[in-house]
Amino acid sequence: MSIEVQGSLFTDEDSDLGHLGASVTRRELSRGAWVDVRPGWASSVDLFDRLVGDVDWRAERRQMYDRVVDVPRLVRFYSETERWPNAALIDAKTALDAHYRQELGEEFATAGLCYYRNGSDSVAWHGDNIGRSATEDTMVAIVSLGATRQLMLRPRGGGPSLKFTLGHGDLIVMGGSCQRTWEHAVPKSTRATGPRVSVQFRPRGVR
Ligand SMILES: O=C(O)CCC(=O)C(=O)O
Ligand SMILES: [Fe+2]
Repeated sequence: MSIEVQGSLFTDEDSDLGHLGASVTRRELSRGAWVDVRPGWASSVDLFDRLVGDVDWRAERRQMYDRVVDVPRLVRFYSETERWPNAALIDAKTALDAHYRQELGEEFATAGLCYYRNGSDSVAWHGDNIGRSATEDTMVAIVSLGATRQLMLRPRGGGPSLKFTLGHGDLIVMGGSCQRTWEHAVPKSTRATGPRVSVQFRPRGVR
C-alpha cells in the first residue's frame, strides 16, 4: 500500500514516535564531530514490514577503481519532491525538524533507505560527503529498523573506531563535521542476522 504523504502531518495516524528532547544523548567526538543517540525512538511494529514490502528496492552499483561492483545491500533514495513510501517517514522528519532545525539551520529534506537482507549485506567505510557535506558541517539522522546491527565510526585517516549497536527503532544522528572528519560503516555480521532497514534523513544537497 502506498500512502499520500506530501503536505500533511497525519495527526490521525499513530506513528509511535517517542519524545526527543532530553532523551537524546550527545557524544562529542574529535575535530568538531558529534553523535546523538536516542534508543527506541521509532517503535512502530509494522513500519519495517511495510517498507520491506512497499519500497521498490534497487541494487546499488558503485565504481571501484576500474570496475563497477554490486554493493551488498538494496537501496532507494527519496528526494524532497518525490512521494515517500510511508507517512511515518514524514512524521519522523517533522519531529527531527522540530528538534534540530534551529541548530541545523535548515530542515531535513531527503530520505535514503537501505535494506540489509542478512548479515552478509553491509556498507564499507565512507563519509556522506557528496555535496555540501564535503565542505560544511551538517547532520545525517538515521532510524534503524528490524535486526540489530553495528554502526562503526572512526576518524578519517586512522584511529580507534567506536561501535554503536543499533536496535529496532533506535535513532542516531551524526552531526558537526562528522561526514568530513570521520567515516562510518556497517560491517558484515558473522552471526545469523535478520533483515534491517536503515532510513537516513539528510538536508538538501547532502548525500
Ligand atoms: O545502515 C546505516 O544505518 C548507514 C547507512 C549509510 O551510512 C549510508 O547509506 O550512507
Ligand atoms: Fe553513510
